[in-house]
Amino acid sequence: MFTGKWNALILAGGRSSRMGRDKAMLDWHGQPLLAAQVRHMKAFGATELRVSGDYPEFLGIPDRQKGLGPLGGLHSALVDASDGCWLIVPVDMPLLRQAHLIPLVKLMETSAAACYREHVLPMALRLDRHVRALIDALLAQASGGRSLLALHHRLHGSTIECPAELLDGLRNCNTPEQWQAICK
Ligand SMILES: Nc1nc2c(ncn2[C@@H]2O[C@H](COP(=O)(O)OP(=O)(O)OP(=O)(O)O)[C@@H](O)[C@H]2O)c(=O)[nH]1
Repeated sequence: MFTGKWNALILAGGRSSRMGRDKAMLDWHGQPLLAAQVRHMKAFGATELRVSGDYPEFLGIPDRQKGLGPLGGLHSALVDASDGCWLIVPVDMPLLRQAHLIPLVKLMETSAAACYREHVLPMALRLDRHVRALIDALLAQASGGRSLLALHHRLHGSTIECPAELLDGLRNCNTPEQWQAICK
């Protein structure tokens, strides 16, 4: 049963190789980007909040096994989490707003997963025994299958169009150039 409550997991354990420095620690209006995302998710109404990645100051949960990508991070961080709706949010989308997240949460009434057509993250996931077993099975596969997109497909997740006026907020920053553009 979906209660309308939602929890958030901020994924921040990537290599940031295209950025050349840790994306989570980029300065966003005087604070690390990860701190800003934590603040945003609390303000937007997350019931429980977790951080995936080796960030003790943010109670981050390190990956149990490195190199498994976002799906590996999700697995490590949610292994003992409660069932229910989890929004999986990347650290590198500082312009995300509540208006992007709530439509994904609402889809948990009817879907086990949901994301926007433009990006696999943010993704909403209705965590339960079945979804946990599927995540385990995907992680046991060769690298091609270990992705959030594979999880979304296997759950027959809903894919929705982002309204034009909100598209800008789905910009992420993988490179210094993208970061400069977002900071303007
Ligand atoms: N916990 C965890 N998070 C990850 C991992 N790989 C990527 N992420 C996170 O997932 C989101 C999307 O990752 P990408 O931007 O594609 O990857 P990245 O490693 O951060 O950047 P690149 O090295 O440039 O590909 C970001 O918020 C990353 O921090 C991982 O292995 N573990």
